[in-house]
Amino acid sequence: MPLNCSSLVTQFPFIQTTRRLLNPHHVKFHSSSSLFSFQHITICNQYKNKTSHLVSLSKFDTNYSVSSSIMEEEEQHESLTLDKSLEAKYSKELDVAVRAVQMACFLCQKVQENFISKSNNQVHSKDDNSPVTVADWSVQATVSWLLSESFGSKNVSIVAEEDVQSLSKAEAAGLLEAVVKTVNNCLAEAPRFGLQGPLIPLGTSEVLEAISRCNSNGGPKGRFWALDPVDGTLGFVRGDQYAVALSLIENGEPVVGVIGCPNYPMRKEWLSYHHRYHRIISKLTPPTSESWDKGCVMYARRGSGEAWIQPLIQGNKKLVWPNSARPVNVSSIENPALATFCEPVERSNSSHSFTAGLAHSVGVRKQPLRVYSMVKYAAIARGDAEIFMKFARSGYKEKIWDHAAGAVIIEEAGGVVTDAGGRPLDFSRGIYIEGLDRGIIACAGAKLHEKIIRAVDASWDSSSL
Ligand SMILES: Nc1ncnc2c1ncn2[C@@H]1O[C@H](COP(=O)(O)O)[C@@H](OP(=O)(O)O)[C@H]1O
Ligand SMILES: [Mg+2]
Repeated sequence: MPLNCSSLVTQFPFIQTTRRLLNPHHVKFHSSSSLFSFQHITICNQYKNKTSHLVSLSKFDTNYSVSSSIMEEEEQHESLTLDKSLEAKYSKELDVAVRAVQMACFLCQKVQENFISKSNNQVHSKDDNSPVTVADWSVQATVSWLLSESFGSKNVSIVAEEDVQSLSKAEAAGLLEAVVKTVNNCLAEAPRFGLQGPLIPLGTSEVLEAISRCNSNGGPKGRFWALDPVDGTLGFVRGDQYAVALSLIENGEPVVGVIGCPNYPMRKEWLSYHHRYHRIISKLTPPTSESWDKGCVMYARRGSGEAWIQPLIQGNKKLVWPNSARPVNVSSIENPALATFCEPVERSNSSHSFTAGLAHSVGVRKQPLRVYSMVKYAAIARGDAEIFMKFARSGYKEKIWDHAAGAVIIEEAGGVVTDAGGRPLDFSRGIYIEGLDRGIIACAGAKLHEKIIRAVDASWDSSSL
């Protein structure tokens, strides 16, 4: 949540030692702090209505040992250069990622329409019994192919949810054929999204190659992409909320996050409506050419202090960057009685009874907003909800692709994302978020976050988790 200079100085005493700080009126601080650790502070220079990034202080602990020093006024020129280089650093990655996610959403919408209109058997089970569809493999192949084409396959390393084993079996020939067709139909539209498609349609082996190329195991060094081709597959097959999530992780830290939410309603109250009702309403009041009723991509670049939303492109329109993008900010609500908390729909994915107890104990009065997928992160970033909590059963290991994109977007929108011990999520240890303390908590602001963390500590021992 943006803080003014004086409240930041009160909260973070070390700031006082840097007396040559920029004029407070020209300085805006974004802080994502927790009781126990601070993950990121971005200092921006607000001048002539333009916010330019000066410096990021990341990962410092309660002893206030900062990892990089604060810029001084006389160094402004230099710091603006830093801003430019930071902006330049991930701009191509962000641009390609947003376009690829727009395409992936277009693909998913087509497949989901098909699911809704035909009640045929298109849902398959993975070894862990979780559902997977043509869309999961097709998005993975499409995004993998687009990233490799844009950056060169040697430079692209991807961690993603799906593998090709079940798709390569003899009995899956029909499914594989459907995936190849879906991928080619989507890639044929690439120029509309400002990307280049293949000169001739991809063959089966190329599609399988693109899927299986996503075999990186992540880790603490270098760059890799984390992709969840269809997050919330259950929501997807039910015609409800789902997301396409892509993030670039560098040296263990997500630096770019993009979430495509094809069914995200522009009116926040529709998030809690049943999806069938929403579909009827959409038919009764179709969007005008100037507005969109649902479907967006949210994105952010680490350290920019900004997160953005743009609509999905409609019909046969072309994506013209930045495609009516506008900034999003977390909600300013700090009073739990006014706050909305969101959580997974499936009680098998998070304990509804434990979160209900936490919500009650901190004074949250509203009913929980139960939404599939990383759309919950989007809801916090956009200010449509204030708290997200997830407490999986003991033994379940959270995967990086389910959280990385959402974490960077919420943090840049001004919010806080940590585990239930108040520590930043660790994306540097492979495909799982290792060392996660009990659960995940994302909040619009530090005050709400601290209250929830305290409530977890107070009630954990008596819980059955
Ligand atoms: N037993 C479990 N506990 C917690 N999370 C689980 C789970 N089984 C699956 N998930 C994760 O929860 C995600 C769905 O999130 P949500 O419950 O918030 O809608 C799934 O993403 P996929 O649908 O991409 O597999 C999966 O990664
Ligand atoms: Mg997922």
